[in-house]
Amino acid sequence: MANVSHQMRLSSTLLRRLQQRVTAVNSTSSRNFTTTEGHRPTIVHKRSLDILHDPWFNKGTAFSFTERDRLHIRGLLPPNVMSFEQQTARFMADLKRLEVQARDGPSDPYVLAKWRILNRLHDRNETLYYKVLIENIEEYAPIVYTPTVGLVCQKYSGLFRRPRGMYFSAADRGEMMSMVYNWPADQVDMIVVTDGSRILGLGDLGVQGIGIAIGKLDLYVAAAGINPQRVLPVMIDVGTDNEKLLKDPLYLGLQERRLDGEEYLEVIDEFMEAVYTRWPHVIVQFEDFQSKWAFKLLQRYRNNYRMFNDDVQGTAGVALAGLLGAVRAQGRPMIDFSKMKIVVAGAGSAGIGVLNAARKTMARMLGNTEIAFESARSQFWVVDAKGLITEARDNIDPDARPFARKIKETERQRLREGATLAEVVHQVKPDVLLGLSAVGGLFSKEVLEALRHSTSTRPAIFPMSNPTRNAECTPEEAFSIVGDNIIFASGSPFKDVDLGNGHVGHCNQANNMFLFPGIGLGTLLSGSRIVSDGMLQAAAECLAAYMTEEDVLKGVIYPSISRIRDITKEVAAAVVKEAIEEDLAEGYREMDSRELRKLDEAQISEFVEKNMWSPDYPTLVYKKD
Ligand SMILES: NC(=O)C1=CN([C@@H]2O[C@H](COP(=O)(O)OP(=O)(O)OC[C@H]3O[C@@H](n4cnc5c(N)ncnc54)[C@H](O)[C@@H]3O)[C@@H](O)[C@H]2O)C=CC1
Ligand SMILES: CC(=O)C(=O)O
Ligand SMILES: [Mg+2]
Repeated sequence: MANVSHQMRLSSTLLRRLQQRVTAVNSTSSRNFTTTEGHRPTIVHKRSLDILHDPWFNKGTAFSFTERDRLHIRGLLPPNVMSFEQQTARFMADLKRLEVQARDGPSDPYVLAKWRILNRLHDRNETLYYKVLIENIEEYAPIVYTPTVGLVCQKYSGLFRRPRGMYFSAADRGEMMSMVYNWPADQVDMIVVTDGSRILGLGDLGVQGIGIAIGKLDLYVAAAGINPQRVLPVMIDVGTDNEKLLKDPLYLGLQERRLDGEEYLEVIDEFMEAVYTRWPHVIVQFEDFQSKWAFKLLQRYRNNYRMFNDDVQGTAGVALAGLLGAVRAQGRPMIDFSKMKIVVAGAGSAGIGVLNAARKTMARMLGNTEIAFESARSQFWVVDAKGLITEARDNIDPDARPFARKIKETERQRLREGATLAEVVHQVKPDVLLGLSAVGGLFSKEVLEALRHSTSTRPAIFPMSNPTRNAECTPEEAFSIVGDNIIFASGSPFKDVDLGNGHVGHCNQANNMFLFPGIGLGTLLSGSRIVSDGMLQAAAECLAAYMTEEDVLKGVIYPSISRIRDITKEVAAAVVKEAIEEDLAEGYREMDSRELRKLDEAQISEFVEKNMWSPDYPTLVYKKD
């Protein structure tokens, strides 16, 4: 009897195993893999992204490092390996969060839901995704870009589903040169890279900052017509100093403190060497690096690589175009820019970038001499977290030092080191108040009331910090307190303000999105080896000249986002032209440097337009491996 029951048990086990085998063999024919019984591994006949994109085999963040190496997916996923339980918890936490948010009010869950739907389309069908984005750019740019992209980055560990872009982490040191070949595309034109240390005005978001690189590249495709198969978002995870993320069991990045000093530089150097070895012509846009590194990395690489820093250089150009627009809007000649009194709140990568560009432009207008450069300095008052920056400050940041007010000047103006923003505005009565502080509401009632005494006939208020909650003031506050006759431009989009009696207070968007896509496209098509100051200046001047006199007099100093593809084309053409003039252009594909030099302005524009990708379905033809 005992033997019989043992035999029965055995046979039922055998039957189950046979059934498994049949299932495996059936699956083999349709799914191109073979499975063997028991604990033996499942054999798959694909690697790299094909594995991650196949819902049958994908384990997402649960792939162990040996599996990642074996399957050529190291670097294609965030570096923290999650257990099955953690993955489940992460999914449930995300679901619960949506429920909680829905009780708080409609706005956040609503925009996140929109982002998710768009993101899913992006995962399924890129061509359709970009068609939708381009045709509805006004509605969807605020979802894939600022402000919603900020919220997405904050919640990325919960929102992450399918991989997009590459992750290079401190744990990948020594491996990057080979990892870079895990990316499936043989050609990459544009990389946007971040280390997540200062995402918009939201601070250190660690690995979750990848969202901003993805959002910026969405604009590269939608606005500049860069082929979506040739863009690569990159996150360099060197740890995080965000205490919350360090303790969060569901965080997807390295849970260790940020690397600093030489160790940090070695990681970034290794990344740069790796990507330029595989794609020698790629353009790398540095995005949302904390100021401490933004300037150093820019100086380190800009003469040897095709790279630029969007926050320092793109923002500078956009702000400069707006400042020139503000002069025009007063009906004054452009030369009067050099007489403008400008108060800047925020002396980080963005603020200092703007100050340097504005000062150089003023100096150029005044004859481009050393005296002109020195005298332009006195047009700026810079206020940071410690108040007005003067030469009396200890340990002054070297990048801010050139803008420190002289002691004698401050005494004359009854100001002092550390004076508050309200005191500075009250005493200076500036033409322009520009915010790149990341402090929402910094332009308080007191500050805006002080601006009512501006000596300008049309004061300009630029709360440029992102996302919306970090804007230094709202347009309603600005128009209602300072007056109807102001020029208003914010970093994130706001709706125009109804001023009554049929009048509208126009809200411009002063965002580097009006420049970086054109700078990237122009650099690509010119084949310039570097992104020169002249190319950046040409881009800014092109944007400054884009609006008609009629628009500008109405307070419209930046284009509407619905025209972003057109302005990007113009900016790119201006960049190409400048690269040719500076003898930097080496050409693009069949348009070599000699051919480029033969083009007139209209032909350059045509050349740019012809090379902009548009979302159309190509005819597909199958060819066996
Ligand atoms: N509209 C646009 O195109 C762009 C906007 N930005 C925004 O600019 C902001 C700043 O960016 P970064 O310069 O890179 O940041 P950062 O962190 O390097 O600099 C912030 C600066 O603000 C100062 N600050 C802090 N509290 C202040 C206060 N109460 N009063 C005056 N100043 C204060 C800090 O001392 C620091 O100098 C962010 O919100 C970012 O989103 C940045 C780039 C482009
Ligand atoms: C717009 C942008 O680059 C920023 O806020 O950092
Ligand atoms: Mg940025």
